Amino acid sequence: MTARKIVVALGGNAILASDASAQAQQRALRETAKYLVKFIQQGDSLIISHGNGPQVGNLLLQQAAGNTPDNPAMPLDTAVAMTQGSIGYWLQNAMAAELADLGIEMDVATVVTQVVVDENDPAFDTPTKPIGPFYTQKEVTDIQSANPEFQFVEDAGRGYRRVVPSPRPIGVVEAGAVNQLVNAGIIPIAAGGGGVPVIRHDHELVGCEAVIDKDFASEKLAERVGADQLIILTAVDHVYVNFNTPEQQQLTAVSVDDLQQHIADGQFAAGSMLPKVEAAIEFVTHRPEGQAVITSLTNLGQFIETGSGTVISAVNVETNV
Ligand SMILES: Nc1ncnc2c1ncn2[C@@H]1O[C@H](COP(=O)(O)OP(=O)(O)O)[C@@H](O)[C@H]1O
Ligand SMILES: NC(=O)OP(=O)(O)O
Repeated sequence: MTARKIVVALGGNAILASDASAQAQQRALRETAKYLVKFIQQGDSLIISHGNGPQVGNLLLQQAAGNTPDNPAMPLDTAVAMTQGSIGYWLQNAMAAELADLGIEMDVATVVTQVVVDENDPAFDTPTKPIGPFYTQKEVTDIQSANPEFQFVEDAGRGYRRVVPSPRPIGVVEAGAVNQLVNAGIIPIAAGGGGVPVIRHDHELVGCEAVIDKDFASEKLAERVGADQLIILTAVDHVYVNFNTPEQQQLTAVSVDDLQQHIADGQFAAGSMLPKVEAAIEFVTHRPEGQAVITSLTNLGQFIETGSGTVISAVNVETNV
């Protein structure tokens, strides 16, 4: 079988569960790496991307706590770059250790990746991307009295989270470099945290206050490197219709047309499953010969062996719903 080029986007649970310490996140990523090396074992070329919502929010809090005129807090674009560095460092070490255990000699390298957004994107006026920890209503009131510009949303009954603008990615500045790395047999970690959000001003790239959705950024990267598959790993093995109801039914093989109908029927929650489904549709629309897959990290072995998971194709396929 010829080697496929696969972009894998890691969801939050692959990095941070409840313990936000560096050690706990490194342990989680070591577990994650055990699953990811399966692609290498079967001869695929891998590009890894990851989220940063909890980490970048926590970092902003640390920045604010230590903010002095001599040692000022860093802006959001720089904080995103910092999380690309820290998570990339943990992940490249975890992958290297797992590969070494298997006797596979391969380099893993993190690329600080800038993702271009449109400065006129209406998303700048309406923050939607949750970052950092969960708060109670009382905590939100206290935070907003000191920071009236901060906005919060209630997140699926779990509490309130700060939200920041999340414009759509339109280009990945380092896509060519990432492609050269993967073509040279190196495993790149790229577009972490959705990429550092930048706006093009003539010949300059200027960072902006935003956190790009990592599923959309991973899609754009997958498109630009000509990937065969975009695999979005999250906490569920499949995408479901009638999710969390007695009528819940998993989607296995599904076409763009059918998914569009499920979106129109309101089947996917905004801010969680909807962006993943939209990213999957965008990928196979741009690369009709490619496939997008949404499944869980723990189902990855099953997916590789039997194809179990939600597999999205541009063409009409036999659907189970
Ligand atoms: N129709 C649906 N099918 C499956 N999962 C859904 C659906 N609607 C909402 N979800 C929820 O979306 C979650 C994935 O979104 P999220 O937790 O934001 O992803 P990430 O893994 O990138 O952090 C799933 O774990 C599930 O709880
Ligand atoms: N940037 C981003 O989408 O991060 P999360 O997936 O962690 O929310």
